[in-house]
Amino acid sequence: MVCPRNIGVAWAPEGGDTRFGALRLLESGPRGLTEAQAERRLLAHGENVVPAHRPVSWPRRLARSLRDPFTMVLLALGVVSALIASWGTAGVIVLLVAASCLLRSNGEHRADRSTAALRELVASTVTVRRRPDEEAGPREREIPVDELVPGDVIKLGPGDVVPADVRLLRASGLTVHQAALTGESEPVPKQAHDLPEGTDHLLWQGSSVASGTATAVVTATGAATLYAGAQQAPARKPSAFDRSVNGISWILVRVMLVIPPVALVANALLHGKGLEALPFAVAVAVGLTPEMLPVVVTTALARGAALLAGDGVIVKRLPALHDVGAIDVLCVDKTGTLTQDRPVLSGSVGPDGRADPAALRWAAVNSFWTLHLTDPPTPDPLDEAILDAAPDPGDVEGLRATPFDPTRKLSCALVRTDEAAAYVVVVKGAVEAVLDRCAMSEAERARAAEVARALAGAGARVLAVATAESTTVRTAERMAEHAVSGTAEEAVSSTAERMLEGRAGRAAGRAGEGTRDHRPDEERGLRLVGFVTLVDALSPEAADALAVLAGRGIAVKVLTGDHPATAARVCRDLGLKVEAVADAASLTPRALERATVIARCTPEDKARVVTALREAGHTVGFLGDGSNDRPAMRVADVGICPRSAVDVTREAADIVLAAKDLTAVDQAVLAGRRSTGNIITYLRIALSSNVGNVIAMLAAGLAFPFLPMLPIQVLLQNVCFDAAQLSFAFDRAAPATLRRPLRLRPNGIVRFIVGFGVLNALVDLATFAVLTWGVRAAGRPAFHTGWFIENLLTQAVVMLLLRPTIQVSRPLGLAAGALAVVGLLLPLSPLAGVFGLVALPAASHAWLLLVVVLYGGGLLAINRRTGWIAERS
Ligand SMILES: Nc1ncnc2c1ncn2[C@@H]1O[C@H](COP(=O)(O)OP(=O)(O)OP(=O)(O)O)[C@@H](O)[C@H]1O
Ligand SMILES: [Mg+2]
Repeated sequence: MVCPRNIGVAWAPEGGDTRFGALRLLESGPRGLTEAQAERRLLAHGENVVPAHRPVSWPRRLARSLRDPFTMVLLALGVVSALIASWGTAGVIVLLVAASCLLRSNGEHRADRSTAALRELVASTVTVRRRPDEEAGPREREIPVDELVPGDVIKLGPGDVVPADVRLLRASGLTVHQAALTGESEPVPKQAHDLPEGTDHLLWQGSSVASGTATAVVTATGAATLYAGAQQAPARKPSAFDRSVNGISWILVRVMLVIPPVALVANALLHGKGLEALPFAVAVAVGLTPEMLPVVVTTALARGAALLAGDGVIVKRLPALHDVGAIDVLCVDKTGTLTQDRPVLSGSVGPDGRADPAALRWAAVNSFWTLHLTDPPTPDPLDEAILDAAPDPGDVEGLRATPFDPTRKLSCALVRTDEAAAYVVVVKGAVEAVLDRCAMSEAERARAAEVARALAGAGARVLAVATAESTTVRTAERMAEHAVSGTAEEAVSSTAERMLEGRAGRAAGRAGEGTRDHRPDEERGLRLVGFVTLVDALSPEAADALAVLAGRGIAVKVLTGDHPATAARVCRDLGLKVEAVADAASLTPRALERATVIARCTPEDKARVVTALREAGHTVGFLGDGSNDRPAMRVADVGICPRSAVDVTREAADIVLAAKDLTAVDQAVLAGRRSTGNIITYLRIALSSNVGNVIAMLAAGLAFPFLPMLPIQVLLQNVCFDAAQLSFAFDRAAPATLRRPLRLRPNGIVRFIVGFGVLNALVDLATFAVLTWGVRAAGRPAFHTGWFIENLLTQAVVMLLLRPTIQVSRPLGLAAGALAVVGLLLPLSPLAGVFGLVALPAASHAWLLLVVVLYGGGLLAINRRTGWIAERS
């Protein structure tokens, strides 16, 4: 089979319908490929996967972890050590770098692999038309996107991501987002016309359907698509979490860079020492580095994500777990989140509010023909509910239809009836959208709106139904166009033009052209037939889940396209305190702060609300599942959707739930707060003790004519701390941590580090006093050993006590215990000599223990008095 790259662009028509031409060239047909053909083509063309989406290889991942700022500084320090032939120091540094890089890339690899496996679960599928064999008729079925081959005939609907390059065969009301590919920010209309202009008839892999439906034939797949790889994983700006971690890292890197020169100069000035102090200065700088920071962060987040995966909640981007723990406002849609999304018809009334079957009859005509003529991959639940309840609409034949579009909020069908006026435009949609297009006086409009409000106030969804009739198909087509794209004013303003046309038509009729007489009064917009109401039962878990979220310090706001009265009633029934109901159109920042329900939202309104809330300083989560939720999903701090959401929404989301269920959101919030809590505890403890040690070492280095610790000892203690601190990734979170939104704030952490770092340094200096007084006789090695032991013991103490809870998880308890044991036993072991350690007299141990106990007691007292250790960061 010939399959020129992007056949649709390359190929010029040579007579006949170009759509069939395209099908013929692709050796396919309107009924699709046979399964056997598809299988052969899959072998020939390969899977439909864009190369840029392939996983990262091991060596590349390792190389990437070397690019981390800490690693770079460590390596630089290693090079300096090697230059001065301080091989021990250089060796330890290389060991540290290797260990942290290996642990990190291994952690990231595992995290990626598990998220990739989970992502498979939510991978996109596409509806394809294929035949079991040559004789059999076509069947439509869902297949994974990567099994698509050139020549496949596929169906697309609102919210679908275009899975390959395609040529349209049929389209209704189709508009497409292709911003990522061509930069056009507005959705672009597309048509399936024969002899199309430009690229009207082509869709490219990676674009997405904004509205309408289509059938299309695949022209290129995988790496052969026009924009293969161009729109890689959408370049998101670094999240708040990444920025916080980077902020803290860079502060430390700067401090690390100034320590060695400062230490050298001070030593030279005070003690007249030269380069021989360099190994010590380097060791001190290394002592400040939290080498394990990336490892602990990745592990803590990956562990949270793995636990959530057990409950069917998939975190697509690890930092999103922190973000979901930080949200203080959760915006949700109404349908399916608060209600069950199983609407059932409850009534049909005329414009005056009295029962009247006409509204239902015309609504059913609209539903039937929009479903049939636009053939969406999944039918709209409202349309299905209407058809379930409606009587047979009689002899009506559909000609054209425009499916529902969440921006215009209506659907439109053009039908032919047996009645006098042969052609009828049938419109149904949101009350305000339809009333806007009806020909009525302001008083009538207000009365009708009032009727609708009363119906909505009972909690029902209300759809308005309107028609316009014509005797000529051309006029009817124009009316349908106006009904869909224009407003009442437009319809009226073009009346004059069409009256002229009518006259022309009459003239033509007289000339025997066959056009029937034209009545201008048909064209003044639509005539309101009435309203249909549908009830959608409340979701049974929603009420409890809302209460739980409120208890966690999360304000829930409902952003819906529906009528304000319906939404307000649903919220009240669920026990959500409705502070104010705002209309998306009339939003001021104050109204936004107070509103619980924001109704009549278009997709762009939802995004605007989320952006405004973020600008007001909130961390905003957004839960939704429709294509109308995508814009908001993309601007929220965390986008959340159920697995059943449409492609574009699932693609934009950070967290995918097994079902649309607020309880699962709560689980994600808790997991996020746990992981963040552990990361904060790690940062606070690791950094404050590092800072404390560095201050103490620099001070001692200046106060004493000899080094307070040998460089090798500084490095050894650093390795011990690093190993022990890995346990923070597995710590238990304090109950207080789970009560409020929790986020990583660099300022809070830096304040904590400085405060407790200084305290730690003071304790070290007290130890010096004890040591100079108590162990001086035993000489420098004893002094070094004393301080080494004290450092390991105080590190064990702070690991246990500098946390927001006194309860200790097993890994942490073991790690702290191990540190203490190493501190006490290493100087007694055969290895002692290697590190320049010696056995201390029993009395010195007693003194050291006294200092440690006093320190621990002090920490407990501070915590009780000020609660400073609580994770309020
Ligand atoms: N198939 C349909 N045909 C005609 N009108 C519809 C159809 N579906 C929805 N509408 C109308 O358009 C309005 C907006 O719909 P949209 O899908 O944007 O929001 P929603 O589903 O009501 O709310 P949410 O965002 O909470 O899910 C609906 O309230 C309804 O009045
Ligand atoms: Mg919806």
